[in-house]
Amino acid sequence: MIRFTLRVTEFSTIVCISGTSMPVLRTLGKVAKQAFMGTPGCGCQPLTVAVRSISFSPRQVTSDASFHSVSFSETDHPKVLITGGLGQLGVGLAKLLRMRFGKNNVILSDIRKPPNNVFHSGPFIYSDILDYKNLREIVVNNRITWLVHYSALLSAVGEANVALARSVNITGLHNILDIAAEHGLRLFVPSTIGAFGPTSPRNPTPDLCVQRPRTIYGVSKVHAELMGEYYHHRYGLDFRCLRYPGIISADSTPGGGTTDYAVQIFHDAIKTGKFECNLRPDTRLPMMYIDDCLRATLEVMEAPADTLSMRTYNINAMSFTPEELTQELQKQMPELEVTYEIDPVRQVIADSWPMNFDDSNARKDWGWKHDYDLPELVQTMINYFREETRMARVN
Ligand SMILES: NC(=O)c1ccc[n+]([C@@H]2O[C@H](COP(=O)([O-])OP(=O)(O)OC[C@H]3O[C@@H](n4cnc5c(N)ncnc54)[C@H](O)[C@@H]3O)[C@@H](O)[C@H]2O)c1
Ligand SMILES: C[C@@H](O)[C@H](N)C(=O)O
Repeated sequence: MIRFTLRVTEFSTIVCISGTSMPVLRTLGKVAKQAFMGTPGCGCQPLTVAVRSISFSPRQVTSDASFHSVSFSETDHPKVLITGGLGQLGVGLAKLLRMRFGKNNVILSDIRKPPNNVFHSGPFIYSDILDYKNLREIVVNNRITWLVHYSALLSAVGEANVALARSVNITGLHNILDIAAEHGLRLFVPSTIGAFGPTSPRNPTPDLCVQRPRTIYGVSKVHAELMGEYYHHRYGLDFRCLRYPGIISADSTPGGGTTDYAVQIFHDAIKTGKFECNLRPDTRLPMMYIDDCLRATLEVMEAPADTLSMRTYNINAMSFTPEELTQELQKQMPELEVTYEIDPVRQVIADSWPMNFDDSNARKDWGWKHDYDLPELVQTMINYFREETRMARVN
């Protein structure tokens, strides 16, 4: 059941979650009349009042009091919170941001226990994005100015648990949006090639086109793009979003997506010289090395607002099939054997996703440029694993 009422000063929703009639009362508190009306030009209004009023607790300050106290000046270092930070991308992003802004200015968070090396590398905090008050407390107490929202269930895992994916990817995002808007944060939410579907143009896929994904993951990411842009226009939220391709990394493992094969092949090739691929050999998907992805994220977060003609951009680096990746690997490991055992769930998803991504707007607006094409990616990954194997033998 969804009940939705909207007045100039307030709106409330009651949402039904996971098939259980669990009412979640949301009050988006007093919205200034002029914000509702919008302005000429960019159509943005600075947020002058809280978007969600909450019950008062001694450990929290009122929304009005906290909003102006944490405003971000361009001359200061941002104070960054990363949600879902223990996945494939978060630890690497924290490392990059800490090099730039200082170790203590970047807080990693997740619902899992961090490994020792991560725990000792900088601030870590437990944060469940479904716990709105706890999230708010973390933002207020740590004077957070940038929020990077990485928590999500990815495409394959999401199809296996739709109710949880809906909750984490959609309800969690609502919490993040309200907290970011209320506290004047700069908010980064990644989207994905998975935000497109079988009716989108696939080769290449432009920024603006039909988006009718057939996975809960894709649906939740289109929702995130639209809600973020809506909050930007309606409340002046500084929302920034990149649609990532499949990301390939050596020192972190993927969390259950359709593009995971392109990481696993390196592990198996080095360990056993054999790999069983769960996608057809001719399945073409856009991919990117993690260093390019994390650098793009920092660059778009630092881009002056007036360079951003849009708030959601495709970014691209390379595009290949399992067969092409295998051939590139075999240049250095001719003995590598690849067989195919197709996973029908992942194959249907991959067949509905872009084959090539058009990222010309990102290149034009804020100077996006990738460093790694397929040969550099393969060389870098192999070097990493060979060095790791060598070190393991030495120790
Ligand atoms: N890795 C990729 O190839 C890729 C590509 C496109 C977009 N993205 C996006 O980038 C982001 C990060 O991706 P990733 O690969 O690191 O994902 P991941 O699956 O590896 O990690 C996600 C993290 O979210 C955490 N999480 C789950 N439920 C949570 C909750 N209730 N509260 C807080 N944290 C919770 C998990 O513990 C996990 O550590 C995601 O939003 C993803 O959609 C990733
Ligand atoms: C593409 C991306 O969003 C993720 N790696 C997935 O396959 O689900």
